[in-house]
Amino acid sequence: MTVALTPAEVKQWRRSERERLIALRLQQAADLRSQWTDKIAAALFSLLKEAKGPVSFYWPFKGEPDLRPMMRELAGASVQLALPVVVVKGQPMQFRPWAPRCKMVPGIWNIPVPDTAETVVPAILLAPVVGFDPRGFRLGYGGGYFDRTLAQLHGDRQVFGIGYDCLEIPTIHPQGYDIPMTMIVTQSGRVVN
Ligand SMILES: Nc1nc2c(c(=O)[nH]1)N(C=O)[C@@H](CNc1ccc(C(=O)N[C@@H](CCC(=O)O)C(=O)O)cc1)CN2
Ligand SMILES: Nc1ncnc2c1ncn2[C@@H]1O[C@H](COP(=O)(O)OP(=O)(O)OP(=O)(O)O)[C@@H](O)[C@H]1O
Repeated sequence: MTVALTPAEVKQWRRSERERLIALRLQQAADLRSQWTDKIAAALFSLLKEAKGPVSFYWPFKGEPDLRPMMRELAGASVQLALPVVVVKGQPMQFRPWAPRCKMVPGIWNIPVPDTAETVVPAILLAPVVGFDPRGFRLGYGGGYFDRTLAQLHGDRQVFGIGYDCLEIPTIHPQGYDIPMTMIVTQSGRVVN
């Protein structure tokens, strides 16, 4: 049974859950994370190699699966890639085209972003998760950036959550603004469809 929480309780609960899950992720041995990442990348590659539109990735931090080797491989296979950029705090993100060796500059939290004014509209968005639930809801870093961005990206876009199995929780206590992901790819396979 899901216990209904007030919005203020949800906010507080998410804050502590985020902290716990980020610590849990960083506690996993680096070689284990990298084995899991190889499995995630293998599953993703078959989903992405035929992508018709731009695919947005992420520049990994805090123990997120490092998919940069696959970014280079897909770029070589002529898939158009992009990275999310927080241009204005509290506003939807932009996506800038990325290619191997393109110039990068530090963005929010010093995460590198492409140094260009060009933007693209992704058809597939990879969303790294801090946590996820079996209904496909995502817990992120608490900025609300993915939900805000998805709310204004209409049409045929798909969102693939990316994370490790140990980040699954029974519910994220979804609120009206939370938008479920199309599926979540973990080292053991797809969690939601
Ligand atoms: N690797 C990676 N890059 C990414 C994301 C990601 O999840 N992973 N993002 C995906 O979204 C965006 C950055 N997300 C951010 C999310 C929150 C805050 C932030 O300032 N959080 C507040 C907490 C707010 C609260 O708890 O009320 C803070 O820490 O002060 C910054 C960036 C874009 N780049
Ligand atoms: N579509 C939206 N429009 C306006 N505000 C929003 C929207 N979506 C989320 N928010 C705000 O963002 C705040 C943080 O949301 P939430 O806890 O879901 O972040 P998150 O998904 O963990 O973060 P992120 O996507 O940045 O990694 C919420 O309190 C909410 O008020």
